[in-house]
Amino acid sequence: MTPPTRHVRISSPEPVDRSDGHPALQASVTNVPVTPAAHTAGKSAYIDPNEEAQSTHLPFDPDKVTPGPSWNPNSYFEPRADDRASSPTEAAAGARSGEELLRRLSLIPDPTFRHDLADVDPRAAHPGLNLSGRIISATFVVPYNLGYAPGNDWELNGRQGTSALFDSFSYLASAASPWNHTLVGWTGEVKEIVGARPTSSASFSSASHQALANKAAAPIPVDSKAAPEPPPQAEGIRVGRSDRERLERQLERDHGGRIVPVWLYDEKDDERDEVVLKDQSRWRQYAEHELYTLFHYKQNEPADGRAARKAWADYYRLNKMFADRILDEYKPGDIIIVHDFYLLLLPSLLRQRLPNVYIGFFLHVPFPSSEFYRCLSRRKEILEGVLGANMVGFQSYSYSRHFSSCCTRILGFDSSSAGVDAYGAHVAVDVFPIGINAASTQRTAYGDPLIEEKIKGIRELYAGKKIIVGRDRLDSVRGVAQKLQAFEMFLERYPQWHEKVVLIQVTSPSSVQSHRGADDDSKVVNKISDLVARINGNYGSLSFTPVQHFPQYLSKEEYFALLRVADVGLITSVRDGMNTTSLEYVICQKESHGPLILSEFSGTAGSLGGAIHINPWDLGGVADAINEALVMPAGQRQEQFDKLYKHVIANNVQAWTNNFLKRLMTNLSSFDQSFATPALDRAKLLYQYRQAKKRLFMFDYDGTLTPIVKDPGAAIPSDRVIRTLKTLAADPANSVWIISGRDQRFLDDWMGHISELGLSAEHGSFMRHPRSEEWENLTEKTDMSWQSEVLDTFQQYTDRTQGSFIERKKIALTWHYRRADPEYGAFQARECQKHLERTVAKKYDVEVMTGKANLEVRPRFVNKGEIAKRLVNDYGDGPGEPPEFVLCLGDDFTDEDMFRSLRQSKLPQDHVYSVTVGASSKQTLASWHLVEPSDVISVISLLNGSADASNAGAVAVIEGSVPESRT
Ligand SMILES: O=P(O)(O)OC[C@H]1O[C@H](O[C@H]2O[C@H](CO)[C@@H](O)[C@H](O)[C@H]2O)[C@H](O)[C@@H](O)[C@@H]1O
Repeated sequence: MTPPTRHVRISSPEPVDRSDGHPALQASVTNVPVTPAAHTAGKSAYIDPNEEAQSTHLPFDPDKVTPGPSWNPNSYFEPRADDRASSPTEAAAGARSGEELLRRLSLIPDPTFRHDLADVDPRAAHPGLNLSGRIISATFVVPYNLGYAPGNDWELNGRQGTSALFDSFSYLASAASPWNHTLVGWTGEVKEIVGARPTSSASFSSASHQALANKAAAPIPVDSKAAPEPPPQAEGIRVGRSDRERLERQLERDHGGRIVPVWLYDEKDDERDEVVLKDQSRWRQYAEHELYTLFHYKQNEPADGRAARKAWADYYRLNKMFADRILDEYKPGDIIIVHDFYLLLLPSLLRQRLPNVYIGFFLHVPFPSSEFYRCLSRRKEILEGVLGANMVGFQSYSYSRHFSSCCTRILGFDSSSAGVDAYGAHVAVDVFPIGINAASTQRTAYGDPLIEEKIKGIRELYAGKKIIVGRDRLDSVRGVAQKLQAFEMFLERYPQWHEKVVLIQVTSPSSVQSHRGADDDSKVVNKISDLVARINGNYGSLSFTPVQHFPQYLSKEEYFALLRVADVGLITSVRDGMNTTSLEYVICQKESHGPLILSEFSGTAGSLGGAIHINPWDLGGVADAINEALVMPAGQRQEQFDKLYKHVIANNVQAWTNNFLKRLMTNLSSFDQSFATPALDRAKLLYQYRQAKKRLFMFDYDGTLTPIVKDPGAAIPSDRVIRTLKTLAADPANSVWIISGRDQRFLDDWMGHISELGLSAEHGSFMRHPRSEEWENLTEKTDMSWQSEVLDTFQQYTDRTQGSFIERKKIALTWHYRRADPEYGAFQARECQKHLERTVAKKYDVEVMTGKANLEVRPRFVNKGEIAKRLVNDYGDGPGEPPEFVLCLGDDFTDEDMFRSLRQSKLPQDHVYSVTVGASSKQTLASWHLVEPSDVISVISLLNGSADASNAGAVAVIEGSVPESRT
């Protein structure tokens, strides 16, 4: 069977599906379906900074890949020939391949589809995934530091850090990968090369550059390692179109894959067609100062609100400019993968403009627990930004768990370990610990005579001594201070190792360059220097220094020599996403099998079971682990090493890349289609409504006509709801009923004045017929002695669950936990339900029901399904005649009884509209879905004849022609 199409109402300046689900319109609007997270419709304002104030392991053999030119200095992947150009023919081929991709995944909608739960078999629909096509990766910066001299070729020097990610891009761009890859990234801080001379043919972009004009070209290399940032020039660096285009050609010409630079500029001189770069570091400010800090469990001092507002505006603008650039590149069917904390708003910004796009997001750094995350002032906007993706990936399970929990606690969305239900769609959440390019590391570490020479030198220098190696970035979260303190304790506890062990610690500049504050860095430096001096003073001698500290970058040769010569690798980070050094250490220990001591707070710890795990805050424990590593018997070293090595080889960056893509595609196909409930076809509904002479409406109240709110007493109907219901009920052909769990008093108070309305209270315990003021009690003769037992149990759980309370109605009793901690509340509700089912429900004929953050008990024989059955029988054209049109809407578990009863009725099913309110991924017996209560009101308005923007498509279809097959 063919899966359904999904429809999402999105207000967007780009072409969107405005068919309202009608196939006649759909065909002409778009040929691709709406994907799960197509939901941030009309939400652009929420992240507008100006408003207030972001496995299929494809066959791979590392030893068989030939080294080839590529932009990652470590990469050995051969670039694809076809990545270098993009002619119109190629563009057309790209579009075709996008469409083919959808077809292979069975994602192209079939207009003849009939939704029927019983027929859904995801395996039949998606027999296999064939992974190939076009990928656009968005990453903060391109893999180069750029040196600029107007009119000259740009200087491109490999950028330090994030090597695993750059390796993943190299792989995607290489001939070894089946994908066609484009990388989109900021240029990074462009450094102007003073004294460079342009080529005579070059055109110049600013008056300040004219002086250089007639001299011979001689690009001056940029030293990426040294170079303190020059202060921003007041007039800025001006980059003209010809130079911008030259960079794009260079990036495309010189390197594997396509790299498309994003120009983040302070001003644009349209007359000269120049971008002006002034304060280039501003683009890092919000991400590095706010997000990086908080995600690593550090807190900034409260600061000037205006500065924070400006930083946020820059962050939004950065993400927006990425979205614009990606839109220039995008072709239908492309997959977009967004990387890391600089681009957290990008998924939603893209989704607003490309409702059908496939987006995967991967966070390379840790994600904090909700207790910490909620300190972020823009906590909602950031989560909403990421939830524009179809799948969100994390380095470790705990980070994914924190994310889902934040979505529940902060945004109120339902979540599970599999993902988050947001805006009527399912966003998958998954775990992908990234790997390194193991083959390339191995080749580099073992294939260079210079490294052998360095190894010899180090061995001679430390002859007869054990070497412990540490290499970390200069950042307090790397735990270098803890490492030194633990080493000191080790020397104190194990005097037998005096003068026999040396710790070589290399501390290189942080990859997060700016804005954590110079103070922070200098504090870390001072602390490290003090500790080194103290240890060397206490335990060193004239001929021996126990800690060798190198606060600098090492050359590649020195680095690999150190990792190979080490007896123990020591990593004590207090928090990191993943730790490349630990993985590289494993590769470098292929011959000597040195143990690895690894902090349990590193994202890598969960994957490296063969390491000795330590808590860096437990200095004594780390000291003991150092001793344990040094005295470990050869057999055990070998055994642990084998585990580590096997893992690092198998879970390399290529496998990571393929696995991420495979899971993205699998999630897209399963969540998007197999179990999806289609969006209500408004055109069809309107058509059937107009045809029918006798119509029945059954509306649930909470969550259907009004949004769910924290306080039940506050969920009152708006004027619009009242007016809309009144108009609908005024039509003599319509019988309109509210079928609710609410009690009579609530329904009387808020809707009792609409005399044409029928009301059913407490899940069917009471009924008030239209134009009557009398309530019929359907439970009159029922034994109510169960109530006191239920009340006792509810009271016990209320006492134990802060924020919970009991709602007493005449018959039904409800225990609410919406104001309690969501996880604890849900846990207590499960416990309470089990208890009641074992006790009261065994003695009496009552049902214990789970609602939205509540638990309810009522007599089993009254339920909404029974009421629905009764009303269908009562409201036909004549005795025994069914109504010609039924619309039934509800949002929670108790409403499924109505949907079931309609399915079981003898009514012609195409005249029955059972509609659940919520995500299309929700398990339901309804045949259609609407996302939220405002959609329900909009649909009723459509039937009342006052169409709003989201109904325009349906009206157009009905007032034009409707294909016979649909009527
Ligand atoms: O059948 P319904 O009309 O959907 O009523 C079901 C229950 O709704 C109310 O509780 C729910 O809505 C509240 C207001 O949004 C919310 O605070 C609460 O968490 C929800 O469970 C009502 O209080 C119950 O009596 C109804 O049975």
